[in-house]
Amino acid sequence: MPLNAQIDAVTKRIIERSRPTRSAYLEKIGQAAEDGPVRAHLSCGNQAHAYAAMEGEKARLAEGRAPNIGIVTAYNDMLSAHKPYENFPELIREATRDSGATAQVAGGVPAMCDGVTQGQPGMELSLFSRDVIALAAGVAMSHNCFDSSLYLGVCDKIVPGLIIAAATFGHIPAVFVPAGPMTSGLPNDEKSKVRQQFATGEIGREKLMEAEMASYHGPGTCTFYGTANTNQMLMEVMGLHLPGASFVNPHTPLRDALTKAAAKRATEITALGNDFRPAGRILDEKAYVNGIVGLMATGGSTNLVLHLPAMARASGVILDLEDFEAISSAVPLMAKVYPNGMADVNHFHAAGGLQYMIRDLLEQGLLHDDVATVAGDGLSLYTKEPVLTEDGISFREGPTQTLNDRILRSAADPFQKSGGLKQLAGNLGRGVMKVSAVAPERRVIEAKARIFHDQKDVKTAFQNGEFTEDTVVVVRFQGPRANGMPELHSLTPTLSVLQDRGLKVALVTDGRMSGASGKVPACIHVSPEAAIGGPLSRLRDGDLVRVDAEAGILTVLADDFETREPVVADLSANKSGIGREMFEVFRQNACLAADGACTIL
Ligand SMILES: O=C(O)[C@H](O)[C@@H](O)[C@H](O)[C@H](O)COP(=O)(O)O
Ligand code: SF4
Repeated sequence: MPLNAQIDAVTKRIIERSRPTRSAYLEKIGQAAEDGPVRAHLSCGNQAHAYAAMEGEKARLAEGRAPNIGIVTAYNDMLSAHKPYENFPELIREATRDSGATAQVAGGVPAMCDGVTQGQPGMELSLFSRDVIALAAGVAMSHNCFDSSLYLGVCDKIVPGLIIAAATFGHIPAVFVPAGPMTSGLPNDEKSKVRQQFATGEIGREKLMEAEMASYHGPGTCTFYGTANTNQMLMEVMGLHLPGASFVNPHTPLRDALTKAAAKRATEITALGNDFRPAGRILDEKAYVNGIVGLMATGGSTNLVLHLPAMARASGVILDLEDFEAISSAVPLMAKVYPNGMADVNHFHAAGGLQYMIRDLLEQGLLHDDVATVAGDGLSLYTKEPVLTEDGISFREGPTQTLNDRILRSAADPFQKSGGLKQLAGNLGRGVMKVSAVAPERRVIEAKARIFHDQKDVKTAFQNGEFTEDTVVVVRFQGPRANGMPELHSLTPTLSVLQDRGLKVALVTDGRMSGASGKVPACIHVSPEAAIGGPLSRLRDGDLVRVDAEAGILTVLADDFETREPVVADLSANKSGIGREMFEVFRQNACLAADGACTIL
């Protein structure tokens, strides 16, 4: 089927908007690639330092003819999703050695688990950690000894930060290596019900802990379709994973074979061979359009509306919220994975997963097929799935039909005619809402506002029984300039209880939510933020606010609103403790949430 007219128009608009920055970027990486294999420029001293401890690989490294692969790893014991990376460098070295090449861990990057910091002060460093990850990966790659690179990262800000680095070093190839999802434990919706029972005092902490530990029970990515698993979808739709690599569980033969195959692939696509695939050429306008199509088709995390503009800018591609809106209106919702449904990401994979989704979207003309990927030319390569063979993996045709239409459907017979994300705008600014997880009857709310400056105060008001009528809960001064734009996901159980009691509630904030946040209508990333005098700073308790996700309207119905003085909040408590004292430069330099809340580009 020909390319969908709306997708074609948005792509052309992005290419036009990005022309100056994209051409300057291509010029930069073209020059860097022309300078030839990087190790040739290093002095003998530089090289000796780089190879000194590489027992068994020194001769091959010093000879300078075999590709040397730089590994950037986000391994740590804190993220269940990153724990499997502990032994990946060993597997990778084995594979590169077998391919006549070498591999070195160029450096590590930090990775924050948003599940550990959710609702805690550490969450105020979460968004900025994306840029710290990009900077740390830049330090690793600045050793400049590499002909290709492997990026080991899965979770929320880690893949976005690594993409910013891979694009910055876009003159060399980059293959992203996933670790795979945790096997299914206590279903996510049962976990959420237990949390609501705890919030109302029906059960104690012991029962809650039991449920949490049964849900988050082993190595691998948490199984809800949050930011981490949305990242995995993106890496496949944008052609930076091997096909079908995203959702194979860790510590399985196929997982290990895929890791080794990724390493082998990284050695095959360097400038030293005849299939050169630099990252900067893959990360182009069509790759980002394909990424946003995948985001809408799967009802992915709202955090990617923040991250994608920052990621794209690193390779000279300029995205705007209107691009997300336009693509959302053209791309139907094909998947129902928690919080959009009951299934988890393992069930999604078993129902046909990304290979079926990509095939179907290509057939419907909703994805660009004419793209470069690490696997080769053409996104149709990603309709294939890996199978284990004697000496590694081979690829066979993936599913041509969904295997469970309660989880995954054709775009021709979708769960929802448009995508999972909606932009809202009005005299309170611009925000986004993930409507795929909100019941249609809850997408328009007009009610009095209750204003808060801290998510804890919302919970206290709830415990004191203060919510007795329909309410628009406004939590402001949560933007990047205020306190680092934390996720306010720990409000979900409280607001869900109010909703289940029959009240119409909505959250409006210049902060953000987790990709795992769901059924409560939340208009988030409201920009410009209150801390720089944005309209939310002029709201008062009792104002009538309309949150209309059908018409895309966010507005306050108050005649004197435009002439009010903005409220200035005391943010001194957010300036220190748990490392926040080191992040003032990030708070000072963050750009608008609508542009990705970035501090380094
Ligand atoms: O954007 C996301 O997907 C979230 O940040 C996710 O990574 C985070 O860990 C959630 O907070 C986990 O959900 P719970 O907090 O409900 O366990
Ligand atoms: S998905 Fe979230 S909670 Fe799970 S490991 Fe990743 S960051 Fe942590």
